[in-house]
Amino acid sequence: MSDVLTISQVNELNYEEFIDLFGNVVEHCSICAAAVWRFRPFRDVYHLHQEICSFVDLLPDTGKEGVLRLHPDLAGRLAELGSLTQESSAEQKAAGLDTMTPEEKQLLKDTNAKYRDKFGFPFVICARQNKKEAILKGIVERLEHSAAEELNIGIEEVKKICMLRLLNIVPDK
Ligand SMILES: NC(=O)N[C@H]1NC(=O)NC1=O
Repeated sequence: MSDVLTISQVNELNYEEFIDLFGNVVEHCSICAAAVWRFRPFRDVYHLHQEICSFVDLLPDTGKEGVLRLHPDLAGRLAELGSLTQESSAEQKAAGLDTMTPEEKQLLKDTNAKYRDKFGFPFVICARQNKKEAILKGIVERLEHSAAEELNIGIEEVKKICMLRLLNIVPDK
């Protein structure tokens, strides 16, 4: 089977195939794909996205924090070790995070650590919609927010990341 599917092909997948394909549209949260399986047939890729978003929105705050915690730091330890998921690695490259100067890298590392200390979960942003400059500016600004605001913003970013990952698998022709 090709990596790119139509929504009709998606609707014909069995559960295992569905999880294989969509298990990481929310980073390390295959429960999101497992949860929306019951809503087939999907009208289109946006319907599939909407069901995933509704599932995430219904999670208690502890669950939402968990979703954020399963995301790797941008340009963090996992990136240095080459241990990112394929999706995350491509997204971080798209933002130019693999071409940061040593100073930019250190700034992002320090700010990521401050962010995690303050909120108890990592800074999450849709890297494909932001270049490294916007990410560095964004994290400094978002450090000023409350934990409740950051939980909401982080989850909205997870939904954007999810939409782009879904469109990679089911392009909107
Ligand atoms: N921390 C963080 O934002 N990570 C993510 N962002 C993104 O676009 N892909 C990720 O893995």
